[in-house]
This record gives sequence, C-alpha cells and structure tokens, in this order.
Amino acid sequence: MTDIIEIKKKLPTQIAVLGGGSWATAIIKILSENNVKIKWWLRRKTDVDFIKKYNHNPSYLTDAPLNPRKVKAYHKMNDALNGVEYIILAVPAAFVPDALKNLNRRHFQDKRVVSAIKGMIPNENLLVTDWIEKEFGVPQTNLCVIAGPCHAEEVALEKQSYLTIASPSKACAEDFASLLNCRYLQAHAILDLYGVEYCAVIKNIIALACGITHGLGYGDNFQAVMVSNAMQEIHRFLDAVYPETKRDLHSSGYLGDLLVTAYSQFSRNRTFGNMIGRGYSVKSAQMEMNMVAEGYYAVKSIHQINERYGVEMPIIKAVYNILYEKAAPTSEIGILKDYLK
Ligand SMILES: NC(=O)C1=CN([C@@H]2O[C@H](COP(=O)(O)OP(=O)(O)OC[C@H]3O[C@@H](n4cnc5c(N)ncnc54)[C@H](O)[C@@H]3O)[C@@H](O)[C@H]2O)C=CC1
Ligand SMILES: O=C(CO)COP(=O)(O)O
Repeated sequence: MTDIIEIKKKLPTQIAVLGGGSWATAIIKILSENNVKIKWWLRRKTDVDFIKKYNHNPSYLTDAPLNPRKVKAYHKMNDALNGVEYIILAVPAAFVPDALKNLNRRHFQDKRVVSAIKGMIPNENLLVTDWIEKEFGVPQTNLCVIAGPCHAEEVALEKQSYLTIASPSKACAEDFASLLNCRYLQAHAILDLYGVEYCAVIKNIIALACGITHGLGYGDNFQAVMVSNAMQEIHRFLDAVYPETKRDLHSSGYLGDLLVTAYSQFSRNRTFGNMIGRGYSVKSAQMEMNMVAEGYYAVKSIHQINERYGVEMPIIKAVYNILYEKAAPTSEIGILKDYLK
C-alpha cells in the first residue's frame, strides 16, 4: 500500500489560484470557507470585474457564492502572486505555458506549487509538475498535485467528496491536505506524485473512450470490460515509466479517479468522447463545449511517450487513431472489441 499520511495540522495562509474554470472555483470555495485568503487570477478582465461586483464566477459554478472578505480577483498575475505561500495551478495544461509566460523563477521562490491540473504540457510531453520544476526551478519537495475522484459540480453542491494530495514531501502533501478538509470533503496525503499525476492524465483518455463507445451505441456491459482493461493498461504504463512497489492502484486516488470520470454525467472527457462517437468532428465537439477535455491533448502526449516504452495500450491507441489519424470510431472500437476480455 502507498503510504497514507495522517493529517493533523491546519495552517492559516494566503494562496494564489490561477485559472477561472470550474475546478479553480470549487477549490476556492473550499479553501475560503476554511478561512484561507485567496488571490484569484483570471485571464479575462471582464470576469475579474464581474466577480468583484457580484461575488461569483460568471461562467462556471455560477451558483457558488464567494466571500469577498476571503476572495480577491486579479487580472494581473504579478499582483495575485504577491505575498502568497502557495500557488495553485488550475488552468488546462495546454494553456499553461502561455498563461505563465511572463513569470520567472523569482515568482516561485520559496513558494509551494500545487497542480490541480489533470493534463500534460503538449509538445514537450511533460507532466505539469515536471514542467514547473524545469521552467521555474521549484524543488520537488515544494510540489504537489490534487488528485482523486472529485467533480467541481459536486463540490459546489457540497456532496461528500474525497481528494488525494500527492507529493514526494510528506510535509508538503500533509500541510496542503489539511487546508482542504471540511464538512463535505476529506483530503488525504500520499507520496506517489508522478504515479498519481500520470494516472489522472490517462484516466481522462479512458473517459473519452467510454464516451466514444457510448456514442456508438455500446452499453454498460462493454464499458465495464473496457474500464477493467483500462486499469491494466494504466498499470502496465506506470510500471514501465515510473515503477513504485508501494503503489496501490485500487485506492481512490487512482481507480476512483478513473471510475468517476468514466461514469459521471459531469465528466468533460466522457461528454466530448460521446460527441465524437455520435459523429461530431473534433472541432465541432470543442466548439459545443464551454469546457476543456484534457484527454484530447493528453492522448497525443501519452502516445508519443509510449513510442519510447512500447507498452501494450490498445485503448490509448484507438483513441489516438480516432482523434489524430482520422480513423473511423466504428472500426477502431471494432478492433478493440476483439482485443478486450
Ligand atoms: N472540473 C473538474 O471537476 C476538475 C477539473 N480538473 C482539472 O482542472 C483543470 C482545469 O479544468 P476546469 O476547471 O475543469 O476547466 P473548465 O472545463 O471548467 O473550463 C475551461 C477553462 O479553460 C480556460 N480556457 C479556455 N480556453 C483557454 C485559452 N485559450 N487560454 C487559457 N485558458 C483557457 C477557461 O478560461 C476555463 O478556465 C483541468 O486540468 C482539469 O482536468 C481536475 C479535477 C476536477
Ligand atoms: O478529473 C476530473 C474529475 O476527477 C475532471 O475531468 P472530467 O470532467 O473529464 O471527469
């Protein structure tokens, strides 16, 4: 079993949250209700002005009220980063390099960086924490990720939820997890940063596959077999790329994360896949959604990384072929149908 760290402390602190989507909004709701002061950076000035006036996000989780004494919105990232102890990244991975292009090492010095992102930096094919370490020199001991099965929409409704905070530093994971625990949410800390992060990236691709098969008319029986096979696929990939003997893939930070995305009505990736299965082009599916399906970008990165490792990943291959090689969903899933057991 991966070491689970007991959470004891609760620290008053000031945190910057970068990103204006659903997950940023949900995280801000939790932290601000726990008395943490939030400096919130959003890309659009109109959104910043709206939040200052009406104290809720105009575009995502619009019903979640935000306490203006705890949450201040900023349009200039520099201002949002001033004097904070933690920086939480909640911009979809594909847009991270552009969003952070004006920052330098000084902005990250002596700060802990928490990635709430479940995606990979395209082209460089790096996990977000790897990229932050490379670009800004943040030591691994100051890095952690928020993982686990948790949709922003259910946090907004205060439905009982769980999160996994992963960092190679016990103190970093434990301190940040302690800031999240509340009436409707439990966070626990583990040490397997890269394992959790890779799993979170790959499960989005699997959810896309679930959506595609649903859109094609396959039923729950097929999906259950595909998700079981997907877990084996994730296992093989992690063993090849980042082996760790203590990892427990059955725990909620891994299997739970896959299940919620594969089955939930709220899943962006499943919704996107469903449109592809029903015959939408990638462009039209993206235009239809006001949200970002990370799996679309991630499948290219994972496919390219796996060219080095040669792990057997038929589900990833099928999704890659459909989204990037213009392969017909019916024939790709047909090939998969004969493989699965
Ligand atoms: N929504 C959720 O329940 C959860 C989301 N996450 C992760 O959180 C990260 C952020 O996703 P969500 O908050 O769900 O986003 P979302 O799908 O709710 O909203 C899309 C976000 O992308 C931003 N965006 C769109 N086009 C952009 C561009 N060209 N440049 C910069 N930003 C752009 C929008 O401003 C908005 O913040 C993702 O990595 C996602 O996987 C992780 C766990 C749960
Ligand atoms: O990672 C997530 C929930 O854990 C969000 O991604 P989806 O919206 O595709 O499920």
